Amino acid sequence: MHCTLLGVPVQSGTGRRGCDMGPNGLRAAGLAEAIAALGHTVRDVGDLKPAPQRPVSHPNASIKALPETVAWLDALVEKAYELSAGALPIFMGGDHVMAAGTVAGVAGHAKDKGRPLFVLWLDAHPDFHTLESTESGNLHGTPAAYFTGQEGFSGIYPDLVAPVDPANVCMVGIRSVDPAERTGLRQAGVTVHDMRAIDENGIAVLIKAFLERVEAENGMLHVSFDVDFLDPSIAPGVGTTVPGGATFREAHLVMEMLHDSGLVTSLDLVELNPFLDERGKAAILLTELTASLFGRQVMDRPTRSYG
Ligand SMILES: NC(=[NH2+])NCCC[C@H](N)C(=O)O
Ligand SMILES: [Mn+2]
Ligand SMILES: [Mn+2]
Repeated sequence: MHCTLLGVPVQSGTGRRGCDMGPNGLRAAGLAEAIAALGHTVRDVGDLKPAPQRPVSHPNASIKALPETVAWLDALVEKAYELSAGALPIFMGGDHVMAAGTVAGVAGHAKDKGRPLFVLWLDAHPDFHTLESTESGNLHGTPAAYFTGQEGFSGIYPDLVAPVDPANVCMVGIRSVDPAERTGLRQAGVTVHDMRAIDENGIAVLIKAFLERVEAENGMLHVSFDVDFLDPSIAPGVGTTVPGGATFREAHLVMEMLHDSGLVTSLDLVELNPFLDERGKAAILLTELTASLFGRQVMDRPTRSYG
């Protein structure tokens, strides 16, 4: 397989500084080398730069850094669209607001191909706030509402060419949801597997059901991996830790199943904050998990299936 790494050092979507070091944290942890060691070709095209700022504003006074964030999204939608036509893009964040750009860009490409886009959202949070509903004003809480075409983003975030059908979005690992998000998710019809669903069913059952749908519908699959999907004890390098996250084995199993499915067409690695990390712990784990997604396994398996 051929992959392209793009750094997206955006941090204007969070309340904490340090995510701008995320791409270099992943480089230092050996992300490119780990993927190449599995027999793939990897090209690191360096870091994206934001577009010039537009004069955007919104009546919600709590919103932070709107023009800066929009400038990143303007550049990223275009870049993600362009990259998704070639080698499999891996977007190294940067805070999670960047998924507004990556998913919108990749969705444009899926539309060109006449294939539906599915999104697997691995996160403690649904990031389903609109510009009206955000309480913290941190725009990394908004990307999933935007790319599924919820109201209130038009004329501010880049225009969506192809909103993702909320029914094609599957969120796993969720354990911190604001009231407005809960209502919005239910109304839109997003599949949300919270931690209780993982505890009760096992993560494999949930992932398998989703992958079967993607396959049956000949979908493209974007995976958006927020570091806080993982339990903070194994991944401390993130600004929005929530206790009770995915374990080391649950996370690797998801990645191994994604590999075996052969369905993944693009990937975000987001919210890594090297300033908050402990001796590269989260950066290294994220790299190892990505290696599982690209085919690293403990033993050869007789059948390559996620079933
Ligand atoms: N990508 C993230 N880490 N998002 C955390 C969002 C937390 C909270 N729901 C907010 O809107 O502020
Ligand atoms: Mn997130
Ligand atoms: Mn999160």
